[in-house]
Order: sequence, then structure tokens, then C-alpha cells
Amino acid sequence: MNNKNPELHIVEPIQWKEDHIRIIDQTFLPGREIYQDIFEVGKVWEAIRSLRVRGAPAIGIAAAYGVYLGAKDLPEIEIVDLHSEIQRICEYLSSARPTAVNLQWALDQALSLSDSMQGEPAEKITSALLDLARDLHENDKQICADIGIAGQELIPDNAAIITHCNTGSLATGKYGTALSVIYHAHLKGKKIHVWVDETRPLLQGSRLTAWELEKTGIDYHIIADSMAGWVMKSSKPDLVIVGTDRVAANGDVANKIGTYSLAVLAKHHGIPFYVAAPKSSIDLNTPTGDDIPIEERQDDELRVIGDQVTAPEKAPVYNPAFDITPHELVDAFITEKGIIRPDYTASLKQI
Ligand SMILES: CSC[C@H]1O[C@H](OP(=O)(O)O)[C@H](O)[C@@H]1O
Repeated sequence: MNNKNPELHIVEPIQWKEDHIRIIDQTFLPGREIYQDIFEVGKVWEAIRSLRVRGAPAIGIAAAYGVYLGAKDLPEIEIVDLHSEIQRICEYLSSARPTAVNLQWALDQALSLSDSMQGEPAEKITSALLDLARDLHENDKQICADIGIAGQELIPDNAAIITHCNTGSLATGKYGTALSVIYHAHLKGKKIHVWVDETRPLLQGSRLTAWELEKTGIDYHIIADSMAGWVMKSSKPDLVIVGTDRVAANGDVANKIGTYSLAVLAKHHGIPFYVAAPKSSIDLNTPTGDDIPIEERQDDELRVIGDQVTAPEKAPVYNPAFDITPHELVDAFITEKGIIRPDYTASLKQI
């Protein structure tokens, strides 16, 4: 195991640069570390839609900056009602992706702020929107660190862990959620081996999680999603830990497609299944997983990889980007306030 301190190699996918945001364009990873400077709200929408910025917390942070970038560009003379314009900007950003509740969570805060400041000078409102975005951004970094620290009690030394998708720094302000637990266990000197689900179709695991683990020197192997069951049977990993895009009030979990399969397999093999979830991803207004909108993405994501055609040009495709894991399959949630166990309908309200 390499002795690199992950503290020194944690990337930040979004940076505020005085008058714009600079993002790592994750569609180019792992081969190229390309940064994009974004000055206007339309480019924020596109970056979220195309997963240049991705991961529930990071989506919320980017959207909050997007509201500011959209509001500050409004032509003063045409502003009859700034709050209505801000509402329009929030509706536009909300249309980028439907499943991660963090997007709406961030936009709702911007809307509430704008509503509370109606009648005040436009520049005061836009300045407050920027302050909100900066606060959400900085707070998320501490929340993710706290999730990592809280998750320690669940990670044994010499742990073998299966992960799915990317739940690291790239998905948040910094550190990540499920991967933050792994980073902080590593920081405590625990030896860890990670089985990294490649996570079809967009390969967030093999492209992004492996890229992050390379930087922190944590041992890992990439596996195809279809191999997870055999890994559980043949090598009995200690636990499965995943992130989430939305937790319903009863503890049902929306997460990257393939999570439900992992949870069923983990239950069959008696392996603990944990979900790392910041409060910003817990949606008490959504009663169950049946009420969570599941994003369906474009067909070519399953017919083309890069410039390689992998299916007949017009092959029919079903491409849900997320699935729902019933709360009965979740052994515990790891939050910034600590470990949450059933009964989730009651315990999730306590965060
Ligand atoms: C820490 S949230 C990460 C969460 O978001 C991912 O989805 P996407 O890559 O489509 O934004 C995936 O569901 C991860 O668990």
C-alpha cells in the first residue's frame, strides 16, 4: 500500500474563480484532466446534463452557482420582477436532471432567499445568491469529511469493500460520500482493498473512482458490474458501500443503476450494505422510492463507447440511469450526523 496521504491528493471538481466557476470536465477522465471555465447559466445546465459535473452534491453546488450566474447577467432595464426571473432560472436548471434531490434542494434555497429579499436592490440579491452558493459549496466539504469520519466504525482493518459508480471528491465539493468513508479509514491507517464496479453504461467506477484511488494509493481492482455476485461468493468482502441521489422518507434509495442488484446480492450473501447519504440527499417530502423520478438517458449511451459502436445503430435501448433499492435491503445509512439504522421512517427525521 502506498503511503500517500489522501488529504494531499483530494481533487475539488468545482472551484469559484471570482466571477465564474471552473470545473473538471469529467467526461474526459481518466485520460485527460480538462478544466472548463463557466460564466453563464446555460453552460451550467449543459455541464450538469452531460455529466461534465456529476454526483448529487456536486450537481446541487453547480446549480447554486448557476442561479447566481443567471441572475447577475439579467439586463437591469428589463427586470420588471427579479424574483420571477430567478424563479425562471431555477426552473430551467431543475430541468437538467430529475433524480438527485440535491439539485432541487439547492434551487429551493436560492428561491427562498430571493423571495425573502423581494424589493431589495438587484445587486444585493445577486450578491446574496453568490454567498449562498459559496456557503453550500464550503459546507459540503465539511459534511463529506464528517460522513467519512462517522463511517469509521463500520470499516474493519484489512477491509475488502465493493463500491458502485463514483462517490468520491468528483461527486461532491470534496472527499465524497461513500468514498470519503474509505479515504478516512485509509487516513486512520486501516488497510483497504476496494472492488470497483466499472458501472455501465458511463463507467463512473472504472473511469472516475479508479482515477481517484490511483491518486490516493488505495489498493483496488476494477470489476465488471456482472462480476460483483461472484466476488461476494468467492472472496466474501466485508461490506458494500454506495452513495445516493435521493433517499425517500421511508429509507428507499435512488442510486446509480445496478445498485439494486448489488443490494439483493449482498443480502443473499449476508454482506452488510451501507449507503452514505448527506442530509442534502435525504428527501422527507418524497414518501417512498416509488415516488422518486428515475432519469432515462439517451439510447446511444448503450450503443456507443467513445468512438466504438457496440450495438446495431438502431438497436432498441432502455437506459434508466438509476434504480431504487428498498429500505429493507439497507443495513445502515452513514450521514454527517452519524450512523442511522432502522426504523428509517423515524430515524431519518432525526438528522
Ligand atoms: C455522492 S453522489 C454520487 C451518486 O451520483 C451518481 O450518479 P451520476 O454519476 O449519474 O451523477 C451515482 O448515483 C452516485 O452514487
